[in-house]
Amino acid sequence: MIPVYTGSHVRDAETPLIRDASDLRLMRQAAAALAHHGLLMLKEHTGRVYGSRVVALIGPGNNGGDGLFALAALTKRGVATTAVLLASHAHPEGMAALQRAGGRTAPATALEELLVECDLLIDAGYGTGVRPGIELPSIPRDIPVLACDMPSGVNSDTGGAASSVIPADKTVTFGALKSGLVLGSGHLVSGRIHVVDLGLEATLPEPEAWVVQGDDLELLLDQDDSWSAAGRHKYQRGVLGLLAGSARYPGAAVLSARSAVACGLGLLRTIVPQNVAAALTTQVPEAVGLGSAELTSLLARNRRNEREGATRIGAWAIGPGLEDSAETRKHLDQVLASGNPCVIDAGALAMLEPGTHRQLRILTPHAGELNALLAKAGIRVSSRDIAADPLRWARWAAVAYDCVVLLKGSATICTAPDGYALIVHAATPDLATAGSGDVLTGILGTLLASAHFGTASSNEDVVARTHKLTDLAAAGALVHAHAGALAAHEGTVSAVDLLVELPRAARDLGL
Ligand SMILES: NC(=O)C1=CN([C@@H]2O[C@H](COP(=O)(O)OP(=O)(O)OC[C@H]3O[C@@H](n4cnc5c(N)ncnc54)[C@H](O)[C@@H]3O)[C@@H](O)[C@H]2O)[C@@H](O)CC1
Repeated sequence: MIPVYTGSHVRDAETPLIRDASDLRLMRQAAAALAHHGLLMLKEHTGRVYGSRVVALIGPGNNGGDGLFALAALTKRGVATTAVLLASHAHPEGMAALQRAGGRTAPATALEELLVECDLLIDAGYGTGVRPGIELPSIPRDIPVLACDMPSGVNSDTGGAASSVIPADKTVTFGALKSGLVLGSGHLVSGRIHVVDLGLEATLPEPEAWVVQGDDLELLLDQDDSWSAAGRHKYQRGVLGLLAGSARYPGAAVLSARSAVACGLGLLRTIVPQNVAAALTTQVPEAVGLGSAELTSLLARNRRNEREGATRIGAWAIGPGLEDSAETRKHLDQVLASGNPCVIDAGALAMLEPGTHRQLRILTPHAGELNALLAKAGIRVSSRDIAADPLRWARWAAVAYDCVVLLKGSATICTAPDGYALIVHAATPDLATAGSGDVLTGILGTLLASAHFGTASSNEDVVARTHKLTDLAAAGALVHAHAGALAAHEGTVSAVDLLVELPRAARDLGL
């Protein structure tokens, strides 16, 4: 897992390391790395360095300073460089270095003409010091773009981006991985990210979050919780209850059920409407139906902690395709009152109330559903607010609903009420297809059903349990993302493609 810090924290950490204004060591270090990546990109795109043309957007602050020092270094390597000044002033030492090296400067009005013959654009306009309201020039898509520290216009704390942001092919960022590069729009416009170590670790505070990598699954899941533990009795591999589907959305229940079965679940018990039951019988013969009366007696036995094979449900997945009705409400209330961990999705989210409870819950909203959850808790935000700072609002929901929130998006955010947060990136944007969330619910339900959370007898236990739940949510998102990446090799991704790839995804990740 890679630690992520807010851009503000990194800037605060850098500042004490600069003893006086003339100490430019950090900036020179940053600029050298930027120039190095500039050379690599020139080689990659034009096959040469000498005689190639680099244009840099230079802002008025230290970000522009980095760009100027980098241009000076490139000029010394025989690159024809031009610094396009976005403001009336620029970093003085950086300007002097560029002039000494023989690089040129030009006003912003000359940019369009300069871009006609340009092999690489370096975006050193604004970094961690950007304020809202920035206006940036548009750059033709065929020119490779290297961003200095942050793509200009991206908030380095939140990932919120100005509408005129210039998407980068690569971002060379200094000191630490910044949260603005891995969240929200920032993640979409940063391209490949390279972190340059400036020796700041000792001065940085606690990470804001962690980015989960493909090989982190082992870290995220406890060994004895593994869903696929060979030779385990089916009830030990987990019994999941699925409350899903409606006359209008029968397919959602089928997708979640198929997903859970594909993940190697021990046994699936389903409470679904009549028409969905018929579809499940043919499409998921492994599922065992559960009637209203049986649910009541089963939950009563669960409460008395009686271990009676199939009657022992380990966890619940509720919500895919669920519609509000008196019967649904009754079942939902029963399940929410049970002690079993739950993953709560789609239709069930709309029926949930804020507040504290003893049950371990993962809520899996997309941005629109998060908005509605927050509104119900009296927190009024717009979709634009959520897009501008997804981690913040996911955390608010985690607190208001006393649960782990898995916020779906270009970056999946999993966060606990105490702020512990994990970020999972999908290799393909194609995961945002209809039914993809139902598949995720099946995966999460399966992981929950085979997990052991123990009892919480102290505050530390409560925190440890919610962190474990957050890890598990991220593990589910990782498997889902990997199945999406595998399916994307074959073309566009449908929910059924994800189901087909799930066993391979699980195997690849070492489950
Ligand atoms: N602090 C340090 O020691 C180091 C900083 N480094 C670089 O310095 C950057 C941060 O430098 P700064 O704090 O100077 O900030 P920036 O250079 O990112 O931006 C600040 C400048 O942009 C202007 N500006 C911001 N928003 C604007 C807006 N909306 N409209 C018009 N002008 C606007 C400000 O007035 C200021 O002049 C980092 O991103 C990184 O590139 C690196 O050189 C490493 C060392």
